Amino acid sequence: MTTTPITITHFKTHDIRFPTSLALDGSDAMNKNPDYSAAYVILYTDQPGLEGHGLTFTIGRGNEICVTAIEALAPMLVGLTLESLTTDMAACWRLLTGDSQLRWIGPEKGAIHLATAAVINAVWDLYAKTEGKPLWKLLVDMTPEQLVACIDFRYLTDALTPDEALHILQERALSKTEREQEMQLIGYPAYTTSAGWLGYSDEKIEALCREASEQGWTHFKLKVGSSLTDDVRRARIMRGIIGPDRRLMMDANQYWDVPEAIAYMRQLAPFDPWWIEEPTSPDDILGHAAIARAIAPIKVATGEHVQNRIIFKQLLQAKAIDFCQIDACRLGGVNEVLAVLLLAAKFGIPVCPHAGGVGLCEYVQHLSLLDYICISGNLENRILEYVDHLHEHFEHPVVIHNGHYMPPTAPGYSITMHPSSLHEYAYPEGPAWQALQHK
Ligand SMILES: C[C@H](O)[C@@H](O)CC(=O)C(=O)O
Ligand SMILES: [Mg+2]
Repeated sequence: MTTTPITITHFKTHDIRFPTSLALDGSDAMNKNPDYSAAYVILYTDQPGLEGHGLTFTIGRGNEICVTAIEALAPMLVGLTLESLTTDMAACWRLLTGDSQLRWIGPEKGAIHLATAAVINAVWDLYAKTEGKPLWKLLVDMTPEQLVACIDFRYLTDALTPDEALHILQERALSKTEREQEMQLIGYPAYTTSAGWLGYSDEKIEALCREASEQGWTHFKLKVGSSLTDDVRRARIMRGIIGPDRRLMMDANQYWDVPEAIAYMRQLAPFDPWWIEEPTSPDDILGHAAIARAIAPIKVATGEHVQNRIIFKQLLQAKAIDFCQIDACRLGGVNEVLAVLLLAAKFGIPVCPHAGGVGLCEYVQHLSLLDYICISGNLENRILEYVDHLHEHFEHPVVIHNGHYMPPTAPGYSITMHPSSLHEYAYPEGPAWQALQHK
């Protein structure tokens, strides 16, 4: 720790939206024309130039609601020293999630929880910048005791106690240096979603699959759900180009009822999908379990809309998922993600984070590195999503080599956007949006 106290003096929010719907980037069966957006917060300090940045991801309309929710939470941090927050990170998380009036509009779910993630992640960004380390390294260098102390175990102890979490971390700590060196050398394996968005033409899918295969990608995701005829045709194209040995995953983005999901996946089974993602409502734990039983050996993945650690706990307890897809800002930031990584390790379920959105790749690379080095100790059936959009807006964008995320080196959580991007894409007043309105 540095010795100079750092005080959070004020904060600023930004409503940032990118017109991705114009090219249907990011489109799926349920979210047909997303404008990738960020409710963005900057925590300013009394040290010139030292700021904590955080965002939560939305797909356009409603982003302003998350901005308002951030404005309800962030004042709780103003006037506090960073040290008062980082010496008890679980208490910091409770401070933001436990306000006796605000929690009524959650609790720990919906817009207020998305806002919690932006604010908590900004605190972690500030902490890592202060320590001069990328966030993953800050976390990896913590002792098992320090990591456990970041977690709010309320509602978890029937499935995971602090002692069990500590035991997992202590066991992995014995060999973490080797895994850290391995990551520095080869990076964390990734898959691409960018070739299979629902709104892309067959020709575009074909061209993108060819290009990505040549670039060394081994795992591809295809959006499915709204038309079986279209999906069969598109799956045939994708499988035809990537061949039998690369993996193909499918994502229905919650489009189906339970029986529909089962029937649909039986029709898509000939294309050998590795997993079906979000086959139904993210809140339907028993529905996921029924689907998983009915369509095995096709696996079930979910998580980008799993609102908190309690739903993940139940999905794991009910054997409802084969892959746990944490989201860096659907869960309430680093602290709650840490809880879910440990839960998944206890239940032996691989974590393959969600990253389809602006800034999510930048965020989750840190979390997968933490998971591998300190928690799971395993790369089997673990793969991190990559989408090829909007990285140019970040000061320290992700670096991909041969289909692997290379560990970030810049201090912080990699989520700081260029001031010019914050200006250009401010909604609705930014030049990019003004130009679209006057077209
Ligand atoms: C609306 C988003 O692009 C969504 O389709 C992303 C997603 O489901 C994924 O990346 O997985
Ligand atoms: Mg998805």
